[in-house]
Amino acid sequence: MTDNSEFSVIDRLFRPLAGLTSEARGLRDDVAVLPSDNTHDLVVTTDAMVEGVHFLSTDPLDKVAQKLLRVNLSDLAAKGAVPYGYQLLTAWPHGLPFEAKQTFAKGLKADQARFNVALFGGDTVSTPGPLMVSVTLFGRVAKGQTVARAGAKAGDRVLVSGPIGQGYLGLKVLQGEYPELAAEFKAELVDTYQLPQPRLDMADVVRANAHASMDISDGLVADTGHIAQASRVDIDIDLNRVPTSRAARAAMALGASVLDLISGGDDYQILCTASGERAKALCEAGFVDIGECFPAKSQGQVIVLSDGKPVEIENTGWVHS
Ligand SMILES: Nc1ncnc2c1ncn2[C@@H]1O[C@H](COP(=O)(O)OP(=O)(O)OP(=O)(O)O)[C@@H](O)[C@H]1O
Ligand SMILES: Cc1ncc(C[n+]2csc(CCOP(=O)(O)O)c2C)c(N)n1
Ligand SMILES: [Mg+2]
Ligand SMILES: [Mg+2]
Ligand SMILES: [Mg+2]
Repeated sequence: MTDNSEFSVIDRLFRPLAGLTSEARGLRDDVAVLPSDNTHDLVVTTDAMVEGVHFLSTDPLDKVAQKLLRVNLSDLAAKGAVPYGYQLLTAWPHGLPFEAKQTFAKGLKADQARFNVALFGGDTVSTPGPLMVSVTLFGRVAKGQTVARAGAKAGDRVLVSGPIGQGYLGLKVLQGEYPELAAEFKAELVDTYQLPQPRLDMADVVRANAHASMDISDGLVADTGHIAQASRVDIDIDLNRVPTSRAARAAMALGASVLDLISGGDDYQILCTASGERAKALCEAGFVDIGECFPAKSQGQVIVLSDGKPVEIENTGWVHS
């Protein structure tokens, strides 16, 4: 049967439509890069969220709006870009009260101020289905400086900007798992799921030092695979070096699997590669070294090692079908 999943459809049906335009980056990056003025490029990213798929129907709508902006800001942060403004699409379920929409707008207002972006336009429709919202976010980068997924080189270190598995565990807590977990840990994990922090604080250091970079949305292993494939390198990740929080370690003591953490997604940390002194500079800024790039034997393979031995990974990350 023809593979009907997200990446196959993008590759087979949409990639040919992008052609060889340098703007599209082969539809294998987090953003499109458009020439802007003499000094800067415009970078553009779109991410949508669907009730029941990206957030829970019980999540408050101001937080849903904030998460929507933040998952898009996360893509810009990984590219070393400065956010500029956004367009908004809302598909409201029939009969959704004005007050609910007002709560959604309140969330946008708070994060517009927090992240210094303005609303430039959008579209409003209604739907017989669940709530769907989408943002197209614009950012600016000094000309030619947008960090690609495709720049990793054999010999590069692989680095991550913070703890993995927080968002995944937050969703599990909201779904009633790990009831024995301490309240402060539950709150921390739920907060990361509902309100991820885009790593804009790392944008400059990434732009200055990384060969390749992206944000982790689908899962650490899957997204490492996206860098490996785009860059034509193989990557080893050392499971023992993957950073986790105290809250995540407490959840693991209650049965959560580290393999679920590294494939669960919803991390919105930055994953990047760099060599030598530049990898050191990234570590000094707070990145953690978790692996290494090798010349590609089998295009874009990721191997997860624990105590030097390969671990079998059945599910590497989230895929829409
Ligand atoms: N329907 C589509 N039409 C055209 N291009 C698409 C479509 N869906 C995805 N893409 C492109 O595919 C590439 C990868 O998109 P993807 O959504 O996987 O990246 P991401 O936003 O970094 O990840 P995530 O959606 O998990 O946050 C991007 O270049 C994106 O523009
Ligand atoms: C209710 C609920 N169930 C599951 C998940 C997990 N999830 C959904 S989409 C996705 C990848 C990123 O999205 P995309 O690739 O569409 O940008 C992840 C990790 C969630 N967030 N909420
Ligand atoms: Mg991304
Ligand atoms: Mg996307
Ligand atoms: Mg994204």
